[in-house]
Amino acid sequence: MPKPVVAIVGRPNVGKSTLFNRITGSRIAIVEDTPGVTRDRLYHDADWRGCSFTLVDTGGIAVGNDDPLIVQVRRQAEAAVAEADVILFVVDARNGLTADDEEVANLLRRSGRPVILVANKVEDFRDPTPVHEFYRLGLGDPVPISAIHGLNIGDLLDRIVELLPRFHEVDDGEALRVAVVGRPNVGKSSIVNRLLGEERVIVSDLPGTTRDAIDTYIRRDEKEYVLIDTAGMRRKSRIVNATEHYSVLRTLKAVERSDVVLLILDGTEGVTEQDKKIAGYGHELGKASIIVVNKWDLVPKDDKTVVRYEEIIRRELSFMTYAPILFISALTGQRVARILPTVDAVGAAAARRVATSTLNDVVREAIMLTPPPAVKGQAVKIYYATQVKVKPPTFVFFCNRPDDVHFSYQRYLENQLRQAFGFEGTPLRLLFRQSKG
Ligand SMILES: Nc1nc2c(ncn2[C@@H]2O[C@H](COP(=O)(O)OP(=O)(O)OP(=O)(O)O)[C@@H](O)[C@H]2O)c(=O)[nH]1
Ligand SMILES: Nc1nc2c(ncn2[C@@H]2O[C@H](COP(=O)(O)OP(=O)(O)OP(=O)(O)O)[C@@H](O)[C@H]2O)c(=O)[nH]1
Repeated sequence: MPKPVVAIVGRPNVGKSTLFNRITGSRIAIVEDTPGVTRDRLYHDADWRGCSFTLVDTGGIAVGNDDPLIVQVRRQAEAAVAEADVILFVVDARNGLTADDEEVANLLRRSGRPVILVANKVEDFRDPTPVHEFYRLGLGDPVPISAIHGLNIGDLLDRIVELLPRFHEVDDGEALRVAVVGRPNVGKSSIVNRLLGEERVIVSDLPGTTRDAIDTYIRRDEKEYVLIDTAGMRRKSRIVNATEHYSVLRTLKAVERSDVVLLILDGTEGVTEQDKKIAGYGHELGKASIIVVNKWDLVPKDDKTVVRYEEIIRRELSFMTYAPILFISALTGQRVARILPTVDAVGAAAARRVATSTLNDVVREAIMLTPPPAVKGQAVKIYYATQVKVKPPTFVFFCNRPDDVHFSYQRYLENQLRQAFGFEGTPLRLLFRQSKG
């Protein structure tokens, strides 16, 4: 379950990193007296009164070091708006209100995101004057704090937690959830049974699961998985017409709950319409997928069989060319041992975060090689990009005319990201947003 994201925004030197360290209790943000020292964005989990969230210090988002400061701060703010559920806008009560603060406030107000205005460096809470002028920003009551002395941080955390979306559920820890889906009779139960019987795999029951699928917890080499098995239910449903609908719903639910989807195909039957539909669920929901061609023992083979079969799959499931393909036999056990390592790899790719600076090096180079085509004589400019989410990796590109970035150019950018960073097995999302540059 993704945690809500709280982003810290503000001019250089207002105390963002100090606040980040104060809340997370960590020492990882670098605090220096020089403006702009926080190198890249920093992520850290924090808890308050039973609520967990991920705190992001956007201090380092500035990618072009030659940019004027205000452009850098505006970029941070844009990234925070794109990514965050709650924004902490930090101002410096000792320095007073600046024009830059006002510009960032405008941008944040227009975003419609919940913003908490934080007046930092307040060391005397009896004197209200230093925070008065910040009311002019139109962002409500400033919360006075001292990040460095830890004053009033509890009140600030209360305010944050009040604004958090209520989607933090109990996590089943580090285990990767693997949905085993496919048409009836393709061999789902046989594969699950094989996996459970694999050497080195330790199996245990998950208490209290589940109505729609059978969850099995397994551990292999210190790695944990929950197999979500949708097999066998067909036979339990007696209402004939409802059957198809019911199994669609069950498959969807299993896919929704998963990190990685094992799409099982029957090697003796090629890719059917129903296979495409089921594959589509995972893709639409942004899940990492592995295509598992089962019953390979029954397929008459020559030296081109695999290549030909791969071609068919790539053509029929053309929307998910990122998914690796495994040819296995649950009956003989052939290559079943490849499944969990592949799950690890695609699970890691889906959870991968790319540093903003590295990402922008790749994006700049891609744009230099092939710039976005102009539309109606008007140049389309992409200024910079930032990764705003994982599972699936989601990137926001800030540009002058987001609606004019053609689909084929989006594909080009996606391919460049894949070439540079891998991302095998996971879909990517590319979003285009307006920016003044
Ligand atoms: N007096 C006082 N100084 C503070 C407080 N919080 C931070 N500072 C000081 O302000 C300076 C800047 O703090 P940082 O946390 O590095 O500021 P930042 O906003 O992350 O700066 P950049 O990394 O440049 O974006 C440091 O010298 C801190 O010690 C505070 O509550 N009171
Ligand atoms: N030859 C061969 N037969 C297999 C293989 N895997 C499964 N089968 C057979 O295919 C049939 C269906 O296998 P299941 O594992 O029950 O398939 P399922 O996808 O779980 O089916 P549902 O419960 O209907 O969703 C059984 O008769 C299996 O013995 C395989 O790799 N090779």
